[in-house]
Parts: sequence; structure tokens; C-alpha cells
Amino acid sequence: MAKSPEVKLAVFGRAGVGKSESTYRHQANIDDETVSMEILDTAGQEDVLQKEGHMRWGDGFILVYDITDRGSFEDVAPLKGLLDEVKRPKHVPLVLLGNKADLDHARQVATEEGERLAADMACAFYECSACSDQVGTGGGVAEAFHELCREIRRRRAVQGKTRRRSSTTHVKQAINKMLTKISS
Ligand SMILES: Nc1nc2c(ncn2[C@@H]2O[C@H](COP(=O)(O)OP(=O)(O)OP(=O)(O)O)[C@@H](O)[C@H]2O)c(=O)[nH]1
Repeated sequence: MAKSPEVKLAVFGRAGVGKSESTYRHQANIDDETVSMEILDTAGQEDVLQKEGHMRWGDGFILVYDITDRGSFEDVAPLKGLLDEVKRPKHVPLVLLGNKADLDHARQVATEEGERLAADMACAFYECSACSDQVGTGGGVAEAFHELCREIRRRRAVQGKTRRRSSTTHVKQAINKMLTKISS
């Protein structure tokens, strides 16, 4: 049986935004393929060195804020900045998640602000409620994880093609060199 692809996902965000609640599923069927996710729920309080280590580890990232906590939203851009410093090339697979959408009466961050930030970071955006998403129904949180896995898969496919193309190029160059030597 084919080994299911594995992706390493790290979830970042200020303490209390609901990261733990967001990390309930470890294996999922995405577009008819079973994907194993190793999900790292980072602690909101970790220092820069720990964050950098976790950023180097991950294939894809979920940046979570709490729609009722503006400060947690303001933490997102610096996190993305750190990701850009740590990961080369830049623009890693990323999803922005506005959690606690069930608490609309206490909202401090408008949906449009989340959409705008996601557009700036060139990533997908979801508002959801980790608490009220029912496990197994594929609510907003699950959809965010799935989209991140799809993005990782798309990029792996492109990287695979690039690698194949470049090795073909190397073979062609070697043959050309040999032919040049023979004819000279
Ligand atoms: N109303 C509501 N509460 C939520 C939601 N998600 C999480 N919570 C609550 O928010 C609190 C913090 O959630 P955690 O998942 O522990 O937060 P965290 O981001 O993992 O926090 P750290 O581990 O300290 O970084 C808990 O009391 C959760 O029950 C949500 O979608 N809606």
C-alpha cells in the first residue's frame, strides 16, 4: 500500500487564542488521499529561539488570532516577519485563522481586517470556532488544515518537476561536453 504523505504543521499565535482546540485531527482524507499530519501546537509564551526552531521544523504554518483580542491579531504580522527571516525561500505555505468566531458580540477584529492581512501575506483566510466546530464534520478549522495540506502538496509537485527538469538539464550539459571533447 502506498505510504500516505506526511506533512509537518506548526500552529502559532498568542497564548489563549485557541491553538490547542484547533489541533484535534492528525490524519485526514483530503481529495481522496490520506494525509498524515504531524501537528505542533506551539506555546503562546515561547521565546524567539524556540519559535525559530519550530519554524525551521515545519512544512506549513497556521497563524491563529482570537477575533475578540486585537493584540493577538497584531502579533500575526511580526510572526510572519520572523517566518520570512527563518524560511528560505520566502512565502512558505501558510493559513491565517481568526478563531472564536462564536463570540461575535465581543469581536475586536473585523472580518475584512483578517481578509486584508491574509491578502498581504498571500495566504488563505478562515474565521472559525475551534470550540463549536464538531469533530468529524469538517468545520472551519479542519478546512483550514486541509487547505494548508493542499498548498504543501501543490508546492511539492512543482518542486518535484523543477528538480526533474534540472537533472535532465545536467545530463544534457554532460553529453554536450563529451561531444565537444570528442569533436575537438
Ligand atoms: N468561545 C470560544 N472559546 C474558545 C475557542 N477556542 C478556544 N477557546 C477557549 O479559549 C481558551 C484558550 O484555549 P487554548 O486552546 O488553551 O489556547 P492556546 O492558544 O493553546 O493557549 P496557550 O497554550 O497558552 O498558547 C480555552 O478556555 C478554550 O476553551 C473558540 O473557538 N470559542
